[in-house]
Amino acid sequence: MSSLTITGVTKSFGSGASATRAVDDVTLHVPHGSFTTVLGPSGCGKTTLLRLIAGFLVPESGAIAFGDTVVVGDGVRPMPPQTRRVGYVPQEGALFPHLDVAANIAFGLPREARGTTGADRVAEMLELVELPADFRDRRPDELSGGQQQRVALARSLAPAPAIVLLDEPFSSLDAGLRGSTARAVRRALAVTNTTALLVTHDQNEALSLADQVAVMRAGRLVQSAAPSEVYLSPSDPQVAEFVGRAVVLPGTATDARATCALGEVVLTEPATGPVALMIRPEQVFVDLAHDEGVRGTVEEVSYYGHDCAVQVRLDEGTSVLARMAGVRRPGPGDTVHLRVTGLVRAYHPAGAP
Ligand SMILES: Nc1ncnc2c1ncn2[C@@H]1O[C@H](COP(=O)(O)OP(=O)(O)OP(=O)(O)O)[C@@H](O)[C@H]1O
Repeated sequence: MSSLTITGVTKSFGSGASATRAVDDVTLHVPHGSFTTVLGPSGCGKTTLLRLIAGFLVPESGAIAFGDTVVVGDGVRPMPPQTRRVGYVPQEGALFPHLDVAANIAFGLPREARGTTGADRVAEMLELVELPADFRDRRPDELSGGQQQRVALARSLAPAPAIVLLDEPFSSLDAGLRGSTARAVRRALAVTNTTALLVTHDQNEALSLADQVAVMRAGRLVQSAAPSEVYLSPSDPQVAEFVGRAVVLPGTATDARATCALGEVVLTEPATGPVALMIRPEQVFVDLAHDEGVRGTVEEVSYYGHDCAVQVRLDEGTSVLARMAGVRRPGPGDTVHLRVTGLVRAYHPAGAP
């Protein structure tokens, strides 16, 4: 097992005016034994990045290293995929339908290791991905989608790969199965201390599973940081709106504070002059009992059980989204008072210092 270091990697498809720069000067480090999720909208280059790491594609510039070994880069002949020791788990359909679970898991093992050692390894891998030992004799069509994805992970981990790449492995599963399968996969990767990169366009998945979230947009890596940093201090308002709901309001900053339609807020970092303020809806406190804060009228309430989203039109005209526990909630037409809790991230307008 090893760390993964991607330095200035670029890959285009096509040529001339119709060329697409699918991955554009991406630099990213994934520490040994850690888990990074690559988050971005459809077509931003996530799968292309995985394919470059696996060796199915070769970059036109930049370098990729596993630990100290450069697998592709300037003056280095690209190491072929089969010798990179990469495990790959695709969206679905990774398993051979005519082979049983044991044969699927043992498939990637060296031929000489497929006998008794192979049987031990299969048993070990089934336990690792939290599946019963007697599943070994089942065929893939006798398993649920979530179980199939666990077997796919078991197969990718059996040969003890340097790095595991997962390309939207839970996207074909329904919501309940998705969460439990994702957590089981995460546990298996942690137990084996495997360096892993998972591609997703699901914000919740990216934030809840990862040590590090790498956000991509139009081929570029726009931020890579711990999940809480990406959520609470996104690199720009577009990232803010991509990794969750955000209220973005114009404001005026003076050092550690700023004023906006929601009153005075405290900033994560000092700023001066006109700014865009990024406030998470759960930071907007909805006061039903007192008249402290900025007054507004509830326009719409969406109830989700564990919490609810409340759209409020402030008296001065701005519409703001708040998120609160669903136990005691206002109704449309009610007068409420809003105030902001916690720190707020300020962005200077494009072009401003
Ligand atoms: N083999 C190819 N030939 C030409 N263009 C390609 C090829 N593979 C990908 N692209 C283009 O490169 C860009 C990035 O594609 P990629 O599949 O990496 O995106 P993605 O973020 O994984 O998308 P999705 O979430 O929809 O799978 C897209 O514009 C896509 O059309």
